[in-house]
Amino acid sequence: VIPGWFSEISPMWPGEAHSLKVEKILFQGKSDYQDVMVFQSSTYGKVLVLDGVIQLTERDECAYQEMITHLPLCSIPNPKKVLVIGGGDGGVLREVARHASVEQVDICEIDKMVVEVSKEYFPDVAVGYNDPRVTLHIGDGVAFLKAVPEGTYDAVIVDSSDPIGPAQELFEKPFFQSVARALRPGGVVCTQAESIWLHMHIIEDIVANCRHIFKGSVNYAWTTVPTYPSGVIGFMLCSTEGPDVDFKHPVNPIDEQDDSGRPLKFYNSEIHTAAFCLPSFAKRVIESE
Ligand SMILES: NCCCCCc1nc2ccccc2[nH]1
Repeated sequence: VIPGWFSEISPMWPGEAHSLKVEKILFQGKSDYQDVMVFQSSTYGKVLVLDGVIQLTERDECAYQEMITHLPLCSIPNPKKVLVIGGGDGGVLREVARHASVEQVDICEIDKMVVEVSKEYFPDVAVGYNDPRVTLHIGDGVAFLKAVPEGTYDAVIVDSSDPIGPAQELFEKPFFQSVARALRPGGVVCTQAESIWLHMHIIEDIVANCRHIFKGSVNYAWTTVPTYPSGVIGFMLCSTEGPDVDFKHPVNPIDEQDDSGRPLKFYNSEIHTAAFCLPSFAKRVIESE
């Protein structure tokens, strides 16, 4: 351990570790589910860490939050009811709020400490909670979905951590089945889907499960996030049987600014389409029938 540095050591990326220079540790705690830490880095702004894994940094959280939100919501004409599973930092809520058609946003986050810590240390991320359309549920997303009436949502966004820890069951078949049931015909889901450089086997399993369960379209998109090991992270985009969804060509453009005049920092319709272009090693695995 180098004094003054945080190294992100995890079995999710054996043999490598992104390190960030620490100016000051701002919070350290242990919730019912995981260790929670916030530190001020020298060059990435503030950093949120759960069980030793970086969830977001102020420097590039915009890339992840904007892509995981607008890839699904800009792919359907008129999203009204949106469910967020995970996403306790509030960043996805901030991005969903840009869509004027949205009338109701439910968020189900298992760890209350993540919400409180984000509101305290990442106010520009947690600003999403201020939107009157948002209802926060603290609890397990699996249980929440079981209680949801069939066909309730136009879109579900699964902003989870990784399959090691509290989010493990959000990568398993039963969960995907409960998401499909909660979506209307032609509804869409977007999930955090790891890195094509590090996790092709996990992605292979997720794609196989999704092809089984979602009878509309199933696509994988990816984006650059310098904070994350391998510098990229991806998303599974699936739609249920019903009105066609062409994820690669957004039908619902988002205007540049939100009500408080905050412009999009990363997402645009060209980046949307480009996100689905895959390198050959990934295309072979993901697009093979
Ligand atoms: N909402 C949290 C996003 C994911 C945080 C944890 C994490 N960090 C990653 C780095 C590379 C690939 C997948 C990753 N997953």
